[in-house]
Order: sequence, then structure tokens, then C-alpha cells
Amino acid sequence: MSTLSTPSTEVLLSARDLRISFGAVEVVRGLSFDVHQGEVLAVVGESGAGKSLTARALLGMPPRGATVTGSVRLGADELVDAPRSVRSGLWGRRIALVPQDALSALSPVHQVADQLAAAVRSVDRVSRKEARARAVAALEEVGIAPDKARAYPHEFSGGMRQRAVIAMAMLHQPDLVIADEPTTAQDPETQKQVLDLLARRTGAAGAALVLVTHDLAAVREHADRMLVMYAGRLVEAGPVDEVFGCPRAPYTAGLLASVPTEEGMPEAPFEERGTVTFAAPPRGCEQPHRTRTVSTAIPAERSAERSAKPRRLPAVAGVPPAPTDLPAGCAFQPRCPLADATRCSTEQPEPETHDGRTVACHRWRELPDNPAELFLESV
Ligand SMILES: Nc1ncnc2c1ncn2[C@@H]1O[C@H](COP(=O)(O)OP(=O)(O)OP(=O)(O)O)[C@@H](O)[C@H]1O
Repeated sequence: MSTLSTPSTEVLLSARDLRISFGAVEVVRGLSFDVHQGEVLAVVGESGAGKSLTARALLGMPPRGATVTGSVRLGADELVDAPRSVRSGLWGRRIALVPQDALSALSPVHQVADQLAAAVRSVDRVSRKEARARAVAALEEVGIAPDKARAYPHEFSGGMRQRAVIAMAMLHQPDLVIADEPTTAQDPETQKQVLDLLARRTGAAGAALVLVTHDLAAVREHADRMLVMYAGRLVEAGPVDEVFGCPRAPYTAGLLASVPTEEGMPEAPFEERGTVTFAAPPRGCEQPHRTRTVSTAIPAERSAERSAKPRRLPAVAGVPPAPTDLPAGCAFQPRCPLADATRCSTEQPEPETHDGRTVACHRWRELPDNPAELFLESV
């Protein structure tokens, strides 16, 4: 993980009450968060949570038919409702995109280096020769040798194409790179290499990276902070170590608990694993209004009894609601093992921030020490 684990740097981009709708259907429903200079912010959540649309709004590139309201400010520039000329003036220079599908992002009929050279000249008035030299150097920085610069995209492997679009994104030293599922189509080894490269290149350039991903292992490895979304809203946000060590929202706990570890079982403090010992409360667990057990020796007989039972991977039962069919109150309430019949089903929880952690849940203070177990029971 990069060293910047808390947002000690200045705010680079601020989203406030960001809302995105298609006709009468609101799919991103009042999202507020900051991206700090140089940090890696991961945006996670199940399919349909609104991650990609949020990423596109941060770029100032909402899809056709979307209505965007609220505010996205990059320094002094407001992106929501700004004329296209203002937004496009930022693209490549201050904000850059690493797309999901490099093949469709690159023209099939031009050499890769020529496409990078054209991107150089779209911003900087340099000669063709100079642009070409910069393109070849940028490709070399992502491990593509100069003798490959004349290749066409179809002559590259998927991983090489993804490296080429990373090189293109970094050409003008942007302040912010948005990567939306940048490794989806790759095999696991290539995914790892591409994400390592992306984190290294943005880190070396001092650029912030917003990484939209389903890969929670990659979040843990590369991100400084994470934003958990559900049904178009923020559920939880905070430093990655703290959120993994001590999730506050039941949804986050369920999401993280269902990630298999190398041994095939969740990493959440889980009794089957024997002794759960923290020398000190995990960071983020020193919560106001709530105490937690920080060292739990599992009695031998209980541990044996549990390990004799079939092991089940915790999972959040059910599926997220469609934006056209949101339940009353908290959108997660029908799937939440902690939901109560009053507030949770009537009142939408608003985000509260304590000690750099933000959570939107009526019952976050009631989350048990081993929240993964809540979801084991509900499988
Ligand atoms: N162009 C569109 N027109 C209408 N609805 C859309 C459009 N794009 C997205 N949506 C809807 O908005 C919601 C959020 O979509 P979005 O793609 O942002 O989700 P996501 O969290 O990125 O999902 P995934 O992880 O599957 O990419 C979904 O319900 C989706 O169906």
C-alpha cells in the first residue's frame, strides 16, 4: 500500500451532493466526498451501485441522457454544467481516464506510438518528431520497448494495450487519473501487473488515482482510502486499513467478509480461525460511543465444535434494488441482518463523519465485533 494512508494532503477534487438521473430515475443520489492530492481512492460496491456514473461525472463526461446536478470541483473549476469547452480543456491535462476497454479506446488503424504522439500534440505545440519521441519514451516507461512502437493495437496483448493507455493517460502529468475497472478483461497475473503499474506511475507523478473496482484485494494493496457505495449512495468511507480492520456499516462488513483469502476463507476476525488477537484495537475501531473486544481467545472446545461444522463463506444474501424500485428508508435494509423495523425502514440514513471515517447507517454503533458472522447466519 502506498504510504499516504490518511488524507494529510490538500483536497484536489470535491464532489458535493452529486446526483445523476435518467429521466425521473435517480441513480446516483446525493454523493459527497473529496479526493486528496496524490492519494489512491478506491470506489467499491456491487454492480449497479453507481460507481461508473460517478467516475464519469468526475471526468465531466456523463453519458448521453444523464442529468447531473450538485457540484464536482477540481480546484477552481466546476465540472457540473460547465460548457464542454471548459471540461475538454481539462481532459488529458488535469484529469485523465484509463478506460476499461483499451481496445476500443485505441484506433485500430493507427500505430500505437502515432496515437500517443497525436495525444501529445493535442495539448502541446511540438513538432511531429518531438511528439513521436515523447510517445516512444512514454511507452518505454510502461515497459513497451521502442521496437514495438510501430505496432498496431491488435498486435499487442491485452496487458500491453492496457499499459499503452496508461502511458497515454500519464502523458501530460495530470493531477487526477480515473481508472474504471482498468483490468476487467485480463487474466489475474496481467491484472496484477497492470494495477501495480498504474499505482506506480500515478504515484511517481504525484497524481491522485480514483480506482473503480470490484477487486477488493487490489483495493487493500493499492488504495489509501475507499468509498463504499450502495444503490447510488455512500455507505462508508475511510482509510483502507481502518475500513478493512473495522468496518462500521453492515453492508461494508458483508462485502469485505465475502472476499476469500489465500486460504479460501474470509479474513475478517472469524472464530474458526482460532484466536483473534489485536495488540491494540485495529485502527478505526476506537469508536465513540462503543467499545469493542480487542483480544478474543476462542475456547478450545468451541473452536473444535465450530470447525467440525461445514464452513460457509459469508455472503450478503439477495441482490441490490433496482433504482426504480428502492425500498423506503435505508436502501440496504431488506438485506441487512441488523435492520430494525422502525428507523431503518422509514428514514434514509445520512452520512456522519467521526475521526476521518464516514458512515451512513442508523445502526453502525450496534455492529458486533465479528460482523462477518452476521452474514454467515444469513446465507
Ligand atoms: N446510460 C444509462 N441509461 C440509463 N440507466 C443507466 C445508464 N447507465 C447506467 N445506468 C443505470 O445506473 C445505475 C448505476 O450504473 P453504473 O454503471 O454506474 O453502476 P456500477 O456501480 O458502475 O456497476 P458495475 O460495477 O456493474 O459497472 C444502474 O442501475 C444502471 O442500470
